[in-house]
Amino acid sequence: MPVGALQTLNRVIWGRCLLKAGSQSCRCDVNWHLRRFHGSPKDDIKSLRAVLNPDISKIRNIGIMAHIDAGKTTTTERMLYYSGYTRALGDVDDGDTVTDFMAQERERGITIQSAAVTFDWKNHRINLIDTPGHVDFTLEVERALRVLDGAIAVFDASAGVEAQTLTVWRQAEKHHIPCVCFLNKMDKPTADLQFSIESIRLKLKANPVVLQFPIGSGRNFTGVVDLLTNQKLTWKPTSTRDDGRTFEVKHLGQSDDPELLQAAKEARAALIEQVADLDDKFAELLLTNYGDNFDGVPANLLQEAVRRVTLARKGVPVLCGSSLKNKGVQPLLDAITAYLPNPNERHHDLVCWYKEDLCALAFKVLHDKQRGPLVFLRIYSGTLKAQTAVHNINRNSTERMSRLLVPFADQHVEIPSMSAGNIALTVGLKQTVTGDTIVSSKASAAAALCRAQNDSGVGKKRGGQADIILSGVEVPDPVFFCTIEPPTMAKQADLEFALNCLQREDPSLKVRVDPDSGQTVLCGMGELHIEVLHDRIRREYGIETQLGPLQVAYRETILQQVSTTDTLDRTVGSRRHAASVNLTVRPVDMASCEVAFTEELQEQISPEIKEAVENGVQSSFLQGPLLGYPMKGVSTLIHSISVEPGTSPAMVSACVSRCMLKALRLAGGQVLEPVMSLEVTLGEEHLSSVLGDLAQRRGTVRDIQTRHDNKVLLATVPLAEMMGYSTVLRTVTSGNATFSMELDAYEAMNPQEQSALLKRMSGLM
Ligand SMILES: Nc1nc2c(ncn2[C@@H]2O[C@H](COP(=O)(O)OP(=O)(O)OP(=O)(O)O)[C@@H](O)[C@H]2O)c(=O)[nH]1
Repeated sequence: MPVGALQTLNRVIWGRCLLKAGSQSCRCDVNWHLRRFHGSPKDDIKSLRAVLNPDISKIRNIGIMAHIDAGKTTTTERMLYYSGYTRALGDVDDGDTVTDFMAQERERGITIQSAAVTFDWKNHRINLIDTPGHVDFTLEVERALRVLDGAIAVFDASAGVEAQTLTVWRQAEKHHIPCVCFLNKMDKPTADLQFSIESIRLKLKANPVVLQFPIGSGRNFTGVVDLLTNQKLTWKPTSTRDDGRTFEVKHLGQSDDPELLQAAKEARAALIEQVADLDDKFAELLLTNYGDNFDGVPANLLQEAVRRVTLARKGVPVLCGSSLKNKGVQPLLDAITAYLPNPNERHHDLVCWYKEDLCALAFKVLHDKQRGPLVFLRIYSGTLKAQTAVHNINRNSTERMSRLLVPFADQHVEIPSMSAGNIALTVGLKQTVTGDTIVSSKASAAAALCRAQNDSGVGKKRGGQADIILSGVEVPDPVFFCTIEPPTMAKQADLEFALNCLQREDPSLKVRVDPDSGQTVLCGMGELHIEVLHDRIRREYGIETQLGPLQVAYRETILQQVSTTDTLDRTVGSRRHAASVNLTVRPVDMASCEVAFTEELQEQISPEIKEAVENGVQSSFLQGPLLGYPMKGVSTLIHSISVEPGTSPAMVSACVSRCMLKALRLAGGQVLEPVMSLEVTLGEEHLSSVLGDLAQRRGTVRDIQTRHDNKVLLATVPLAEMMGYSTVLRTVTSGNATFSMELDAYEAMNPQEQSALLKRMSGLM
């Protein structure tokens, strides 16, 4: 280890601490940082090793995901502790975890932003992202999954698969991400391995490959049996500390409980059979060398086969433990390195066109007061170097990156370069936003495009830049909105700046100005999302804003097909603009709106007029005629358009918009309201009162399931009826219920509700 490098690193780390210490508000944070990360020079050497570029086969870019409160943050904290990066165990309940570093996260005990942590485990580099479990922050999960190679799904072993697990699981499937399941909370008296495995099978439609089973249950849960190695791993409290760092590993033998031995034998045989069914290579090996003697199957062969099964996504390894009680986390870390893929084992389309050149995806932006925007990049090929210019293909702009950092939750360590497979944090990219593709230069993008188009088929299929831009992150539509006002007009500019920064960080936040009132409107994913944003504006930007009442983001559609014509004839200055259009609108069963031209018109129309017509149609979809909400499920067919010479495209768009408005009004408006799917877990004694409350909220009960001593109520409820539900549920059940909800669909409001809403919105009620 070169001494010079160590000194540089020390300077970087200490430089940052001094920088932070200069600011009064950060002082306690610095102390916390120093206490937890930098105890001795030995630790610094460890940090230095972590910041060097590791071999790509040793990198694991992993997400940790689950339903709210399953224990992701607690599990991450244990991983950081056992890997040697923290010197004390963080606790969500005490508000001192590494990954939940935002003030709101520590206060509320929940994860809001996904945090990236980098640490080493047994010669592997693990880049781990702890993602939020609350549905309001689902975009955070989506953008993390977009750049990860593997995931750990954490379950509360007493609850099995819960609502939000299903959502994140679907997200992981969409990105073809291999997963490992961790059944956490095995220390709870109601923890149930079989029940959880069945729920993985039934609800997630996954194929659980059980690698461990627990020893003891509830408070007597002491460890696990590792079915691959036939070993017993037990965590015994020592007289000095009970941090789970040391545990006993013993081969199962005749001195063990006969019941345990029998259970392990049967479970191992079942595992071997299952893996043989899923992996031909292993099946062949088994038949040739081991016949029925499953005892003789070596652990390494079985492990290799489980790895192939996991990477092919034919099965998901299942492990168990209790993060809070410090049991089972080290084997989980081993499983990450053993079963989840390295970056080379994942196929990323388009990356091949860059060969050895840099290709990276911006997947998250953080706003740092001192350093400006910090952009997280996943590097797919090539090397990223500090102090160089990079080209952003999406924005067609070249900008200079000043510094390159390794993200360690809110601590960042500076390094000179970073290679493919890694996740880096960059300083200085001012124009880059989430979803942009970053390459080394414009010439490199052109060369990649050339390769893509020369390759048979691909260039022809899509053509243009789409061939070389990595697919970005899908941003869901916001469901809630409210007005926001600064305390005085003098603060308006500060508020706009704060909102701009927050929007760059969080693409699920939309900000617009109400055309009638001129007020600024925040659109978000839920009550908690808006509440957290409000709080951040106060704490991070020092602006005490006033929020208007929270309103539901409705949509509008039409009821019938209508054809109509409109003509615009206007002289502006000395120029005459005249256009005439004939079109049909009709309701369609789809989430978006579309515009098409008759075949005949398609052949005649110039690209410029076509674009002007499309703009006119699209702008009328933005504000429906009933209440001004965006339109859904409308198809427009343009039959004819005639344009006098000299007419500007803007006038053509205006003519089409006016014709559209006429058609949409004639077609009969229908308000669509967001309906949420709701899952409430509660004691049976509270069931009737919760059901009564749901009936008043226009809820529809879909199912009532039994989970141990609890009931799980599945229902759909209009979002408009769910304001403040958490408080009501807490009161009705004396705090003994949990719920989660997510958008199910937009549904037509019934005529009475719709007319009441129209009256309310027009101030008549
Ligand atoms: N009994 C028990 N409780 C646990 C265990 N792991 C975590 N908890 C508790 O469960 C609660 C939630 O833990 P977190 O680690 O914050 O869960 P999370 O999944 O990160 O939650 P969000 O970030 O809010 O989605 C806390 O009160 C933890 O102390 C465990 O193994 N056993």
